[in-house]
Amino acid sequence: MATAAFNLALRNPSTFILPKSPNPTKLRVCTLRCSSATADAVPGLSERPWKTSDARLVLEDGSIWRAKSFGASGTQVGEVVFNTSLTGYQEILTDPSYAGQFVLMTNPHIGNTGVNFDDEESKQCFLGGLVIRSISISTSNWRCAETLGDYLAERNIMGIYDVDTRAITRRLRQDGSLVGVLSTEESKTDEELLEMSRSWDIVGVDLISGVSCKEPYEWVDKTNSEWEFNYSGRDGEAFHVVAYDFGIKHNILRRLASHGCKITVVPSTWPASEILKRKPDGVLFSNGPGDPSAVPYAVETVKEILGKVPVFGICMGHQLLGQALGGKTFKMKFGHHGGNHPVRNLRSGHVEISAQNHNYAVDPASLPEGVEVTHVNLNDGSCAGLSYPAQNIMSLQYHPEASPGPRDSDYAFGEFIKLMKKVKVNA
Ligand SMILES: NC(=O)CC[C@H](N)C(=O)O
Repeated sequence: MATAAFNLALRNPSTFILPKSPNPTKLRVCTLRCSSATADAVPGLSERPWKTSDARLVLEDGSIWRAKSFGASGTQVGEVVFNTSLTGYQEILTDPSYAGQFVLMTNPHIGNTGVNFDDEESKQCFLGGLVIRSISISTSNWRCAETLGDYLAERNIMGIYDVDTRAITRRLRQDGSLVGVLSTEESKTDEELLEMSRSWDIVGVDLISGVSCKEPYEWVDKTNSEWEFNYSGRDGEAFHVVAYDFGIKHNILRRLASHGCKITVVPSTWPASEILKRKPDGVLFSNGPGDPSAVPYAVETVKEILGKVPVFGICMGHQLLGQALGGKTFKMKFGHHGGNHPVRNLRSGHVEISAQNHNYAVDPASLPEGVEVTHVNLNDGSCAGLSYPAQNIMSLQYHPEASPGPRDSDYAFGEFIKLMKKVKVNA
């Protein structure tokens, strides 16, 4: 780093122009403290006993964020989203809906409880990387099996810390979602990384096929009795639910099992005719990553099932249902990601604090007559739930299974059981 830039950084530690950039207006280095951006370059200071910045996050808007790496090294491109959950980073890391994305946690202190064997929401981490303000220097939890850094490194997932997550979040809120590149490779220039971020897009890409299971399987695990919290909505009758795996979170399956369901999970491409042959009591369309408009085959499958058996859609499942009913989905400015979103249930009038993770939403104005908006996100008025009683359809844009997040919306599983029961009794 040139001395002039270092002096400038000392005077104005928040932002300065890279002196050697061929196009200085396009590249800005943003640092939390000038030391983290510049110490490596100052003669004599490079042998400090603590870690100095060795990673960059380059956003498509031309901003460059110097950071320190943990987890895996390399170069990775993804869409940056911010998550406002205070706890539950392990469930977030293993939520397949984050495929193709970098999750930036707004909670400034991450890693203090380490990682355990129980909180996995899928068999692997599908996200692009983790961006945090500060990594805990120690872990302390009775369930802790290893540190967050070791966990990410073993799974080849990049993480960066010592980056101004508040500033990035404000930028995303102001300008909308941005694609970025995380890199620990010094050989790559800022311009190369910027070019990489600008030539990549998450819109229109089928991410479901990369996360769905390859073969059907039966799921039996309930919520561990130690953690169970809701014994209502059960009547002893076991309903058979087929769950389409678009990137399903384990806690959806655990909550269905806890509500007494016998569950068969099937891959995203499983034909509707095969499902209907099995005569299930209900079909669940799961959460999943990416753009619902990029998976027309899944919308077709949903269409073939609608009206023949009660269905419940969660998040991606809700968006696919919206499209199958003739509605449209659109990309939101920066989406909803966190465990603190207020939602009003328009039928009961109750407000739930909910867990959310989505960048797309259903446009309620595009839906045909008879489809009812049952839930509204109170932060922005967007559609958070639908029902089409004529065809025994219910869906939520958010996560009644939480994991992580509050349990206010768990009643939705009980409502699905009631729907299946009503149809069975009247059959
Ligand atoms: N959690 C999910 O199912 C996410 C749905 C969809 N991929 C979105 O971002 O809107």
